[in-house]
This record gives sequence, structure tokens and C-alpha cells, in this order.
Amino acid sequence: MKELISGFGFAFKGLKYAFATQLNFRIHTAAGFVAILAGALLHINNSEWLWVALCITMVLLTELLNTGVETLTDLVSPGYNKLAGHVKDITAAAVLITAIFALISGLVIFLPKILLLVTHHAA
Ligand SMILES: Nc1ncnc2c1ncn2[C@@H]1O[C@H](COP(=O)(O)OP(=O)(O)OP(=O)(O)O)[C@@H](O)[C@H]1O
Repeated sequence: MKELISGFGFAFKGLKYAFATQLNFRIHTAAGFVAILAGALLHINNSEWLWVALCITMVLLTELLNTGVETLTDLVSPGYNKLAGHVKDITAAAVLITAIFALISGLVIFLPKILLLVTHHAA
């Protein structure tokens, strides 16, 4: 039980480190909160909530993996190294792909509801 609790402690330490050092992690966390707020205000349904939860999880997960890989790369290759650059570019690309997926999902879920709201108010 003690090991389980200290395991959570290490995980929170990792989250705190990513949040403190990575601007992109803070931006994506804020975007996640905005999506949750929009979901509540626009009364999205259960399956839409699952898509929102999946997108937030995947973006933050890839951000955390990217931070881990970047940190490890800086540890093993502090100086310039072409391969080290490729490693960082590849994990950055993983974040980009996931963020694009989240953006498209967000548009599919929220845009029709926002347009309906706007046209309803305009009429
Ligand atoms: N050791 C290195 N050798 C070669 N190229 C590197 C190296 N470190 C970084 N780069 C190149 O610079 C880019 C930015 O690296 P950096 O470590 O600043 O990443 P970042 O995404 O800006 O991370 P951070 O959020 O820590 O600032 C990498 O994607 C890579 O192309």
C-alpha cells in the first residue's frame, strides 16, 4: 500500500515537472479545461464526452512522453547531435498529430452546436 501511494507521488512529481517546465503542456491543459467547459455549456452527449476525454488524454499523454524523451535526450546528448535532433523532432511530431486529431474532433463535436446557437439567436 505504501509503495502504491509513493508511486502516485512520483507520478504527481512528473506532472508537476512537465507543468512547470513546458509551456505547451500548460497550453494543452488549458485547452482541455476549455473543452470541458464548452462540453458542459453546450450539453454534449455521453459519446461526445468520451471523445473529448479521449482527445484530452491523448494530447496530455503525448506531451508527457515528449517531455520525457526530450529530458532523456538532453541527458544522454547534451551537445549537438543530428540523431538527438531527430528523436526530439519525432516526439514533437507525435504531439502535433494528436493535437490535430483533437482539433478535428473538437470541430466535429462543437462547431454544429455553436452554429446552431448563433443562427438561433440571429433569427
Ligand atoms: N542535442 C541536439 N542536437 C541536435 N538538434 C537538437 C538538439 N536539441 C534540440 N535540437 C533541435 O532543436 C529542436 C528544439 O529542441 P528543444 O530541446 O528546444 O525542444 P522544445 O520542443 O523547444 O523543448 P522545450 O519545451 O524544452 O523548449 C528539436 O526538435 C531539434 O530539432
